[in-house]
Amino acid sequence: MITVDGVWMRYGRGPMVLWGVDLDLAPGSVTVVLGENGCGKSTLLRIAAGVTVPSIGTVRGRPASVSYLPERFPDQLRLSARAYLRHFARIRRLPTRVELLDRLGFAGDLDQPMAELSKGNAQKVGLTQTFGAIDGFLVLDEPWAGLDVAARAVLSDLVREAADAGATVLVTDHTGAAAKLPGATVYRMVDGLVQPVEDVGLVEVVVTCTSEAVDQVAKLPGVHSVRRAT
Ligand SMILES: Nc1ncnc2c1ncn2[C@@H]1O[C@H](COP(=O)(O)OP(=O)(O)OP(=O)(O)O)[C@@H](O)[C@H]1O
Repeated sequence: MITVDGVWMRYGRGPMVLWGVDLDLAPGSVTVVLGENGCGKSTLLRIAAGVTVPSIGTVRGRPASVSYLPERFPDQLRLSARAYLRHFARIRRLPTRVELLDRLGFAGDLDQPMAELSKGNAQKVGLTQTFGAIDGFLVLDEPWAGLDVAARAVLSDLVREAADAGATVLVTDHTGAAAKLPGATVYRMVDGLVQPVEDVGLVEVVVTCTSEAVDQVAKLPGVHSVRRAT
């Protein structure tokens, strides 16, 4: 069991972002954290993954194998996708699961620099690297973002398969894809704390409004996240 224990976080002298978060993450489970932009989801995931040290509190039981997919995948690399995958496979002493690229519908040139790949294809390379190890802790920050519909469905399958294989999965999502993951435990981050969401039942509603009204829509009761179409 991975335990996030009383985690508080503030950056420098800025406001407190996390206010004593407690979270138990069991092997074989998928935990989804939803919440408005800037509420602290990425901060929580970075702390859970061990990339960021919390101001107060600790994370116990983190396994040796942690696979972290950041929200902004570093797609401006001069390295080719093939070299990138080989590099991480070598570090982690794991075979490159190139078949995942096919499953995700990667349509680029593996020998092209990552910087020249489309955002979607670069994301698929990042996911292939991340899912190279599924025996430990998978921390995925907005992994569905930037993917086409077919790849989103494949990613949901990959998440389920990893959990079924015993991985502990912690994921954020604003696309609504995570709501369709069977058996996932869903939390919503509010005021620096995570609250369980019993039945998310998310539906996507397209609203046409002025850009000034977007913030007001985001504050309406029952709205989990807002995404601008343009
Ligand atoms: N490295 C940093 N230095 C200073 N402030 C930061 C840093 N990273 C995040 N923050 C601030 O902490 C708050 C929470 O940010 P965080 O990225 O964790 O939220 P989020 O819920 O993941 O938002 P989004 O979905 O927009 O990425 C924000 O106010 C953000 O500006």
